[in-house]
Amino acid sequence: MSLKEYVLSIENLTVSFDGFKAVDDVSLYLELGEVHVIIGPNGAGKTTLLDLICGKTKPTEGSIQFGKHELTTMAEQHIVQKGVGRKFQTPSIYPALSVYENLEVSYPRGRGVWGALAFQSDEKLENRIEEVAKMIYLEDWLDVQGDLLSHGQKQWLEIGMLLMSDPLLLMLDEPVAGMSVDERNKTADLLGRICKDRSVLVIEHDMKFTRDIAHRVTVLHQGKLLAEGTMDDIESNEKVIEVYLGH
Ligand SMILES: Nc1ncnc2c1ncn2[C@@H]1O[C@H](COP(=O)(O)OP(=O)(O)OP(=O)(O)O)[C@@H](O)[C@H]1O
Repeated sequence: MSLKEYVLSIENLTVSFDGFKAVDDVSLYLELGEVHVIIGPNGAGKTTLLDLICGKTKPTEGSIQFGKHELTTMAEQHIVQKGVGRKFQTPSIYPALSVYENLEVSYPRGRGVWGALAFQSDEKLENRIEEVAKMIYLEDWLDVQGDLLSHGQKQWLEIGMLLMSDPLLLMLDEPVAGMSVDERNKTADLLGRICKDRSVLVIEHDMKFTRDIAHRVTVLHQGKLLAEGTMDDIESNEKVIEVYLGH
C-alpha cells in the first residue's frame, strides 16, 4: 500500500531520554475510518508515543507523516491546526462555562489577528454546536454549567470540544476510565460514529472496551512494538499473553 492511503504513517520512531529509549524503533500506520488502540504494560511508551505525535516531545530518530505534513519538525500549535486533536485522561473543560459555551469557545475562528476577527456566521456555529452536542449525548444539557456534569459527561464534552474543529486524527488517553458501564457502551457507540471521517488513536487498559472499539490493536512493551493486529490476533498472541494479558 502506498503512503498516500494512510492518515498517519509513523516510521522507525525513537526517543531517548538520557540514553533510555522510551519509544524504540516503532512503526505504525493509520487508515481513514480506523479506530486503533494502543495497549501495553505501565511504562511501555504509550503516552510518549502520543506526545511525539502531538509535538509535545521531539524524537531522536524517525518520521511521523500526517497527510503531506512531517510532524516531527512542526510546532505543537501547528500540529493542532493541521488537524490533530488530543484528549488527555482527566477532562479539561471550562467548569464555569455552560456546555454550549464550552463548545462555542472550541470552534476554530481562523488564525492570527485577521482570522480571529473574521467571525464565522452565527448560523454555521449554531449548527455545528447542535450537531456535536447530539453526537456526545448532551443536546439537552446545553445550558448546564460544565462543573455540574457527571464525570462521563465531562469526558464526552471534551471529545465534543475537539470535534468542533473536525480533526482528521483524534487521540484519546483512556477515555472510559472512571465511567459507568452504560457510559462506556455509549462511548464505544460514539467512537464508532466519529471514526467514519477521521482516524482515532486510543490508549486503553480496559480490554473489554478495546474489543468493543478497536479495528486494530498495537501492543507496546518496553518502548518496542511487540505485536499488531486485530483483537483476536492480539488475544491469541503468546508473547502478548506473557508480558501483558496473562497478568
Ligand atoms: N520526559 C521523560 N524523561 C525521562 N523518562 C521519561 C520521560 N517521559 C517518559 N519517560 C519514561 O519513559 C517510559 C515510558 O513512559 P510512558 O508514560 O510513555 O508509558 P505508558 O505506556 O504511557 O505507561 P502508563 O500505562 O503507566 O501510562 C517510562 O519508563 C517513563 O518513566
